[in-house]
Amino acid sequence: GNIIKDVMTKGELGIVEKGSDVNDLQTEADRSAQKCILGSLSKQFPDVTIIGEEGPHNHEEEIPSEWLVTDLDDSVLASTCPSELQTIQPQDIVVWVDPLDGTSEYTQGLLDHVTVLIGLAVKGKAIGGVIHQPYYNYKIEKDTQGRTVWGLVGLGVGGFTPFKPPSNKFIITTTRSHSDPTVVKALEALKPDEIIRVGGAGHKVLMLLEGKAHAYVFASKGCKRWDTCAPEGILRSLEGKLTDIHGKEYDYSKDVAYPNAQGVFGTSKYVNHEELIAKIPQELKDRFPY
Ligand SMILES: Nc1ncnc2c1ncn2[C@@H]1O[C@H](COP(=O)(O)O)[C@@H](OP(=O)(O)O)[C@H]1O
Ligand SMILES: [Mg+2]
Ligand SMILES: [Mg+2]
Ligand SMILES: [Mg+2]
Repeated sequence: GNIIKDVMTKGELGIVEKGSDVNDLQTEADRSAQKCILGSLSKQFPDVTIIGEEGPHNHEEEIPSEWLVTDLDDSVLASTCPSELQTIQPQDIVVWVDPLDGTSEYTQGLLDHVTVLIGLAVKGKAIGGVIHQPYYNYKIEKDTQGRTVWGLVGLGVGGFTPFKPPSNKFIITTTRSHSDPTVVKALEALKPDEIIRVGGAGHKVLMLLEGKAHAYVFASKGCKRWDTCAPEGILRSLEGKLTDIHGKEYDYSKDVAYPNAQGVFGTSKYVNHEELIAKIPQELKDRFPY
């Protein structure tokens, strides 16, 4: 989070367009935060597979020593590890890292849309994660330290207070910078009272967790496993769900193809996930074959 803030303060974002899509950007903050996270995690957990959005980690490369995190969070370690996780091996674990989620919004100064995502998958299932929001509340609290939200299935969540969404209206959150006609069609089919268009998969799942929206709907193949692993893990820690638009969970094993090619559909536990998915016309679902 501090690395991301330092890059913004210095003002030299070093924007690079990835691939052919002009809407797929990478900045110096994405690159540096990824080096910090992958460098720190691979040092502490050498036998765990770690996959980051900005490419493989270069073990030879010098990383500034102040970027290497070596301490662990005592308050989390004081909790008892759920019994079903006590026997897992490093080989069962894949950590999916999105060093900066909401890059478009970051470059446009919509800073509270930005999150850092570290997702924990065990035997292919997203079961936990961390969403760090470096600019949480920054418009009110000038020197915000941000916040760190976490969750683990069987243990619970921390870093925020969960809320129930309103019962008198139906609110959907979706992309603000990666929309297309299919994305819009899926939203129309669900007849929401309100649509909140914000950046970042992490930010949108925070809206579900805090009761600001009922569903996160993105009928597009644009998101990738690092966008959804941490958010799904935390949602599941509170009995919510994140699936594709057919209602099927994604596999987070190390050899899967990265794109979430069947879209994203997230709900908190207060919403009937299957009932909502059933409202999307089959013709639209057929645009996302397996
Ligand atoms: N068509 C597309 N091409 C590339 N990335 C896409 C995309 N659609 C969504 N994404 C990625 O999915 C994440 C959430 O998107 P959105 O904010 O539009 O809801 C963003 O992650 P990053 O900012 O980490 O790249 C975004 O770049
Ligand atoms: Mg990106
Ligand atoms: Mg992302
Ligand atoms: Mg990213």
